[in-house]
Amino acid sequence: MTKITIKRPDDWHLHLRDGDMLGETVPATARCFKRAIVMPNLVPPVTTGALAMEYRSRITEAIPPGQSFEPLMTIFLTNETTPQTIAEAKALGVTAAKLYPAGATTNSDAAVSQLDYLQGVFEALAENKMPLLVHGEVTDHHIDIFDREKVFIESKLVPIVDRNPDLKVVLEHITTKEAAEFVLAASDRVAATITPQHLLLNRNDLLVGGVRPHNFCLPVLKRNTHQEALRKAVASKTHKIFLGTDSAPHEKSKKENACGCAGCYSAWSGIELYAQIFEDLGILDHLEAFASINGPKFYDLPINSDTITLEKSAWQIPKEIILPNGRPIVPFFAGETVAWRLVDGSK
Ligand SMILES: NC(=O)N[C@@H](CC(=O)O)C(=O)O
Ligand SMILES: [Zn+2]
Ligand SMILES: [Zn+2]
Repeated sequence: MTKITIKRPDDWHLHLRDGDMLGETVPATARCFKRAIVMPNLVPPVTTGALAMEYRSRITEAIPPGQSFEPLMTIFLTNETTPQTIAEAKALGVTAAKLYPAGATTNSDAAVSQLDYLQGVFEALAENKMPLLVHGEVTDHHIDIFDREKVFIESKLVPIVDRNPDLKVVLEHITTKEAAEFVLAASDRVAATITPQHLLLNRNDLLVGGVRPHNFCLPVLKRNTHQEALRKAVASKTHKIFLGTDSAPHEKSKKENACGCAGCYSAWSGIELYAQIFEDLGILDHLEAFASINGPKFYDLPINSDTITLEKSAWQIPKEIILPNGRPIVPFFAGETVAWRLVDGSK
């Protein structure tokens, strides 16, 4: 196959950041995706419906003329979130709520320290038909970073899912065999997103021959047996796993640093990399379901009516992109050749 046309995809896990950076991230996403679930981990975090709607307007101002893009907003759960916070957010048009264990990842210090505090909030989410989106890692100092997702699933996620039979849950950016097994075995109200980097890479790509800061993201890349399990889960053509790039830009100086930030900026190559992975797995016929159908079905949203077209034609991801503030950022897979090119993108 040398050309593929699919319904326009959506990105179900994305970081756009704020301020100047929106001038870079919004066009990069809108070139391909119609909608995106926008993560709330700004500084300070987006904790209420009112803040989410203000953030939404800043995003929509950055949409290039002639393109259509719909940000789907989320709020960040803290120890202060109440059932009323949820009802108000729903009334203002917020789509979902995000659970970060405190300290788990970029800008998550304000997050939840005791998940038990949130039982009333989980009930309010279920009542308001808002999915709970989860960064699934424990943060206990004594738990090894490579085990943090697995331990979170056993000790935190299973009880939340069991205690809240009407709550929809997305385990985001899954990285382990255990996560894939958990999601595939759970009921249809549990789903997962998966990033290009966790399908393409394993921890050797982070650590062999020198530390590769641009492959560092959280949850951290795991050993190759986990990468294989994730590829197998996607290749099973399950409807429970859908596209979420987790494109998460950090300036070059913050990645190439003695304490480098976690996150891969993949917005300029996301759909193309997924196409390449799906071709390698022999499942290009599943790309449309993964990218454009399984997500809206889970979120009870319409499937986009327009399409995008990808062509088999190699191109090179730029080594650097200059941000609106004049500083460089190194995109994910910088300098690498990608086999698929988006030829008919956003309208
Ligand atoms: N994935 C990452 O490594 N980083 C994300 C946060 C997150 O999704 O955990 C970021 O905001 O930079
Ligand atoms: Zn995360
Ligand atoms: Zn993320």
